[in-house]
Amino acid sequence: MSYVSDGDNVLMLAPRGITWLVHVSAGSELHTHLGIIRHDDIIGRPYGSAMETQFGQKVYILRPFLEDYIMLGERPTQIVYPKDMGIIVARIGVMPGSRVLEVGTGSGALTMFLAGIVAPTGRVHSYEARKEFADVARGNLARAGLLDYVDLKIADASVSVDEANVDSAVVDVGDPMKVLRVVGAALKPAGGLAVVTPTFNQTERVISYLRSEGYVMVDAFETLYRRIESKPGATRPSSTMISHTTFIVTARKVAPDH
Ligand SMILES: C[S@@+](CC[C@H](N)C(=O)[O-])C[C@H]1O[C@@H](n2cnc3c(N)ncnc32)[C@H](O)[C@@H]1O
Repeated sequence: MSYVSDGDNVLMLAPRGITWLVHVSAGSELHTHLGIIRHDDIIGRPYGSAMETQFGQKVYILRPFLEDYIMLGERPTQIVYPKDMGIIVARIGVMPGSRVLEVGTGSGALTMFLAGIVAPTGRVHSYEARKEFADVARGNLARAGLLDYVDLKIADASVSVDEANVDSAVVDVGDPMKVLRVVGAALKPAGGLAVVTPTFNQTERVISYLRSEGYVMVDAFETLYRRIESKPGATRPSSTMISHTTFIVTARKVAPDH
């Protein structure tokens, strides 16, 4: 069993699935619609245990997972959703120790997921053109304890990137066609590429480009995440869902002249 220490990040789970990501700091208070929770009352409790709020509501003390940091982080930009992250990583072969080039850090949501996989020996080299978004991403990564595995650069990657021979690359920018040549040049032969393309038009342009450049295993798809509502004798899919988040194009680079 492990216990909450001063300085830990904890995930508080309240009734109806409401969650709070809390940085525990002695002397602080969490103000919620269920009443005040004193951080001093959280410190020393075992992870997985429950406590009561001021108004007698049960709240569980859990460890935050990567998905919690991603969904509860600051999000000034559109982000890649967890439902899309897993397939991206699987398709482009990201592993512990990988060197990954990411263009379009945005809020750093996908960066967090990538960093969590490449750590501790790999690196995510992530480019963001706008400082205000890079600052948010840095904060999100620091909170998740993943900043050490990310080389965050404020630069326009359509001009150039510093890296060469990266193992994998991910592009999530407004117009991917502007950066694909630079990204492709930095990717090692046989490396995996994923391009996040929210519209059909962009998807078509990206596929045509990748085919014309000789990439292989060019594939485009979307993922659908449909929740199941379970009641005895009446278990069925939820009537609401986040349907379209993005399309994803994946491919592998081959060596020149092959
Ligand atoms: C949709 S957001 C990326 C979101 C990110 N994947 C996430 O999960 O949080 C796109 C970002 O790409 C950045 N961007 C657009 N063009 C760029 C370029 N040429 N170089 C670097 N960043 C660029 C934008 O400023 C924006 O923050």
